[in-house]
Formats: sequence, C-alpha cells, structure tokens
Amino acid sequence: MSEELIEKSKKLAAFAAVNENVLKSDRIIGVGSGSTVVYVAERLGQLEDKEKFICIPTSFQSKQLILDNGLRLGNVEEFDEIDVAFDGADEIDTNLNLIKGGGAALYQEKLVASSSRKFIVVADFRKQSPEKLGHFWRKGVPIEVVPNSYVKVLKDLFKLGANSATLRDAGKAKAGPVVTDNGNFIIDADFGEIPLNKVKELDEKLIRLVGVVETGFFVDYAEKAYIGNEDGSITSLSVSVPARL
Ligand SMILES: O=C(CO)[C@H](O)[C@H](O)COP(=O)(O)O
Repeated sequence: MSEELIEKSKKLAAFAAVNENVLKSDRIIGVGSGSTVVYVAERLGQLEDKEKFICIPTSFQSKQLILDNGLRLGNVEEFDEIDVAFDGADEIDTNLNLIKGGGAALYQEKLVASSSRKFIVVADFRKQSPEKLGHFWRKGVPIEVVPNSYVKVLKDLFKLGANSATLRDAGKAKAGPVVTDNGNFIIDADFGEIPLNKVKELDEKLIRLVGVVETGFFVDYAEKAYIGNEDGSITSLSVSVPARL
C-alpha cells in the first residue's frame, strides 16, 4: 500500500467533507487533529469567504494548521456553539462510533465535538472497520488520565477485562511517557473487538474510573463519515445522532 495512495485518499475525503458540509450560514468551525485534518484545513483555507469563519482548534497541531492556512483562530471558551466540526479517526465502526486519540488529542477533540451541531469524520480506507471497533486498530483505546492515577487506572482496566493496557511512551523524542496538551498521560487499553452494542457500556465504565479524564471512544458523535478509497472514490456514510446543541 503506497504512502502516496493513502495521502491521496485522505485528501479526497477531507476536500469532499468540507465541500459538502460547510453551509453559507456557518461561521464557527471545529478543526480536528491528525494527518487527515491537514487537508480539511487546506480546503478551508482555499474558500473565498474564509475570513468569515472562526476556527476552533483541538490541539496545538490544529492551532498551527488554522494559522498556517490563513484562517481566524478562536477558542471554545468564547465560541462554545460550533456549527460544524471536522476530525479524523483511528477506526470507524458501522454505527459511526469511533476510536480516536492516536495523536493524544482526544480530550480537546471530544470537547469540540460535543460543542458542535454537526460532527463530520474524515479518513482513509484503512480506518473503516467491516463492523466492530478493535478490528484493524489493535493498539488499544486511548484513555487520557491524570498523571498520578496511572498505576491505579492500569489495574482497573485489567479488572474491566482489558487484554493489555500500557502507558504510552514518548519514544525517541523524549524519555518517559507522552504528555498531552493538557499535561496528562495516555493509556492504550486493548479490549479486542468490541460488539456494536457494547461500546457505550464499556465507555461508561471507563469514564467512571477515578483518574480518567476522557476516553477515545466517540459514541453517537459522528453523523457523517467521508472515507477516501484506494480507487479514488469516496464512501460517505450517515447515521442519525442525538442533537447536542
Ligand atoms: O484522534 C486523533 C488524534 O488524537 C486523530 O484524529 C486520529 O489519530 C486520526 O489521525 P490521522 O488522520 O492522522 O489518521
């Protein structure tokens, strides 16, 4: 699978999502994080009337994307009613439930998604599960935790049935764990393939653990997903989700 093909499919999905979902009346736009959203920001930056938009970031990276594309930067404290938000995903199930947080930005991404009237997912073909979450994405569900809770939360996760749970390491760039934009840690917890009707239940158990700030499960957020395919086509999927605003 060539990198070029993957990039092409990300761009296809992102451009189509922006073209079809930014309405004339929209003013406040949420901008997600990751490598697919780079193309969302690029397309937003090409719009003739881009000065009218205020873009709400979901991470440091997303803030840079907004500025680099000549878009106006806002914040979610001032603009807590977002017309439409675009974001990537690590995996998408057939109900459009998502695993997110591969880039450690899940908390702010969820804050923006939950403040948005419409939440649109953009992804390449590798992210679409044939059915359940945990099919292709085997790294585990990212969970943001307060730093001094991580030992306790790791134990709790095994009690809840995790096959594995590990504190995400920063790798070569820094000795020690990944530190999120909020100063927290990330645990990746693998629960195997999660049946469609069990995602919400598991998410509710995780969020109740003391120390957990947010989980990377996005249940009932996305109403549309644009997936760029290998052959240059786009799959667009829709579901109805409860109104948030
Ligand atoms: O949740 C995320 C960051 O926390 C990203 O949206 C997710 O990891 C997808 O990223 P990419 O578009 O690079 O595949």
